[in-house]
Amino acid sequence: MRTPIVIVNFKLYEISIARALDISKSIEQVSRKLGVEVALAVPATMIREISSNVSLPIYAQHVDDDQLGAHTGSITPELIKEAGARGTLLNHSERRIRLDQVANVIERLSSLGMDSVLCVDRRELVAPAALMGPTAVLVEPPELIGSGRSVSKVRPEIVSESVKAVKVNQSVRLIVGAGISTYEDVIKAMELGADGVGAASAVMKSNSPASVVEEFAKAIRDRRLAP
Ligand SMILES: O=C[C@H](O)COP(=O)(O)O
Repeated sequence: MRTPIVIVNFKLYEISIARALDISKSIEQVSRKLGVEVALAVPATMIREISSNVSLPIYAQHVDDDQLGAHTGSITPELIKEAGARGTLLNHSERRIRLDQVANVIERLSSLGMDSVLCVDRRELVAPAALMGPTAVLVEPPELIGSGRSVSKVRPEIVSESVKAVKVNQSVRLIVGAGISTYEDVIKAMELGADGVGAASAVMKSNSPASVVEEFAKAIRDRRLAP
């Protein structure tokens, strides 16, 4: 995973693959123009179409810890890799999985050479999560998710303490999310030491998702250029 990064979680805000692909292509242009890494976490059924047509890293939003065989409806690390995903979100507040499954899935993703973005809902879980060896820990207080009130502005201590806590495993990045909506929200997250931001509603509910991502990417670019 290249950082600093913006991870846009499409969640279930868009069900048309054609529209999701258009959004992805416009975000790809923004990423190229500003030279800022942007990854897209898309519904599993969209991974192949989007990853085949867009050069951004494409992530799943969830995977199951089931093995090959009699498991109905499972989405596994191998399936998403085959579809073209670079990695996946794991244990999102809206899609929790058991701790033992988290550990197994991180291991499986790692052996497949894929990224794992392990979500936690509070700063106290950042260090234990980092010790499980994911590519990144994404901390998101659930009460701010979808609220338009950004974690970096409303609860800056969550970001700064998480940045410290993740250092328990030097190879793990720290990403923050929940309510990230503006250029200033991203600037603040980066000033506090985050390696990136995760965002969903501000982008996907906008009439111009790429313009919102452009503001986020400009914040990362400007912060990078700052002395
Ligand atoms: O994965 C993304 C997060 O849940 C943030 O969602 P939000 O930007 O709508 O608050």
